[in-house]
Amino acid sequence: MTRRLLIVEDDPGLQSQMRWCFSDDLEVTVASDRESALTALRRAEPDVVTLDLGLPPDPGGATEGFSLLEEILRLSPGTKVIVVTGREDKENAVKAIGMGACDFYQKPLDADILSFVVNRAFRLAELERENEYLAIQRSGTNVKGIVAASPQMLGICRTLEKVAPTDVTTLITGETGTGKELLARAIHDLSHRADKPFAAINCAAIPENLLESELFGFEKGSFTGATHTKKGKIESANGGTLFLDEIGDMPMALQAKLLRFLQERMVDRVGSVQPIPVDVRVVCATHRDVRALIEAGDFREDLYYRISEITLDVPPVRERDGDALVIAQSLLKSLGKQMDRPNLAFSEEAANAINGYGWPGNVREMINKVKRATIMADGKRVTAEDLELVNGQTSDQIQLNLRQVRETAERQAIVQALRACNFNIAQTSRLLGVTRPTLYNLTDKYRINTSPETSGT
Ligand SMILES: Nc1ncnc2c1ncn2[C@@H]1O[C@H](COP(=O)(O)OP(=O)(O)OP(=O)(O)O)[C@@H](O)[C@H]1O
Repeated sequence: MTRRLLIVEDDPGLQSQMRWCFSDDLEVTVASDRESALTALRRAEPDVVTLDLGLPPDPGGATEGFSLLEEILRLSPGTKVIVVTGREDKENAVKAIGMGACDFYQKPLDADILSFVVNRAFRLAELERENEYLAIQRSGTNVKGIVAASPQMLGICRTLEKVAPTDVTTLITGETGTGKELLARAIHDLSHRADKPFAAINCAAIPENLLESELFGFEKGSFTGATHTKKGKIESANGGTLFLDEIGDMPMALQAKLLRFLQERMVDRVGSVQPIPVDVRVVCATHRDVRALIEAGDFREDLYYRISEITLDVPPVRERDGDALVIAQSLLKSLGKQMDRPNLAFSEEAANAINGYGWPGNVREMINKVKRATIMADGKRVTAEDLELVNGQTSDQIQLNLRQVRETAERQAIVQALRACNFNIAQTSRLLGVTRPTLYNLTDKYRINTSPETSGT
């Protein structure tokens, strides 16, 4: 890989000496003031910058140099900056190191020593990059049952690992089949409540008139048919975790009762006047837009704040960079084993189809398709047809319009090019034949993460 150095120096004599010193081994760019230095930083993306603190309009002081140092580190925190100071200028050198410069060098210029300092900075930059790369390689999730490779899901798993040991009430949002229940169980399994019950109830699946007694329980004789006293889900989760799935569908009248429970941690069984204390951690999930429900008057705002002390927004599979194929492969392996068809593998065309398809039903849909393919595959190769995915579409699903087709393809091409270029923006834009600003506009538009770091979304 070419090592790129930016020399920021206003003295033409020193500029040429330094250029002479490095241009055999390095790709060198020279800038003589703040503005041209920032342009060069953006264009050349140097790994190392030597920065003379005394720049115009303050060549005798260091104010301009310090402002530039700050800006370089803000724009490109991984860049190693070596500040170049006057002979007696230790104070500014120390201040620059405190601000984040990686090293300093005092004039007058000695080619050997400066080369040594610059090489050391390059080595440091390379080690940091390697380290980041290795961290990504082994950053598969530790969360049981969750298969993920995308920065988006790995970020969610890391948040989950931090949230799980606490008792905060957590709201998990996301489209159907994205793994909300799986994440709720993982929160329970990673908490100190793991050996206590995990009780789940789907608020949308139970008729409104039964939901209250299901949740809160009832006393014998409290209504026709109540022939015995029964604990509700909340009580049965005592000591453990209560998972309220599809909380967005909870009727208004029950929302008030649930809010009271969350505030007081006491359960009022239907027909009882004796509240019962219950110790549960509550995790909720919904595929609905709760903010819109609040605006429409269908969800209590005060309840929303109670249940969303922490929110995990699970992205759909189509927005996770790299997850579709990784999950499909893991499913093929486990379903193949279960169905006595081990060693099945996707053909290249099937893998492309998996990556190109929009997966509106997310992982649940993927399970169905992979199960079907496991049954249908003729030899060891699973084809796109076995998956009922032809040209990245299911046969019965047509994309909305040409714009949608174009956008899906564009997004996919950008993600692939970024990976192929190791997330180097300059290389990626060259590969795609667009300018860097155009690439940035596109990555913003499609909300594509442009760094290999596994930042969450
Ligand atoms: N990242 C993943 N890795 C492996 N399996 C997954 C993953 N995400 C989801 N699944 C599986 O997909 C299926 C659907 O997941 P889950 O029921 O948790 O989704 P959900 O978001 O709660 O769906 P719904 O909103 O429809 O209730 C489950 O069988 C689950 O085990």
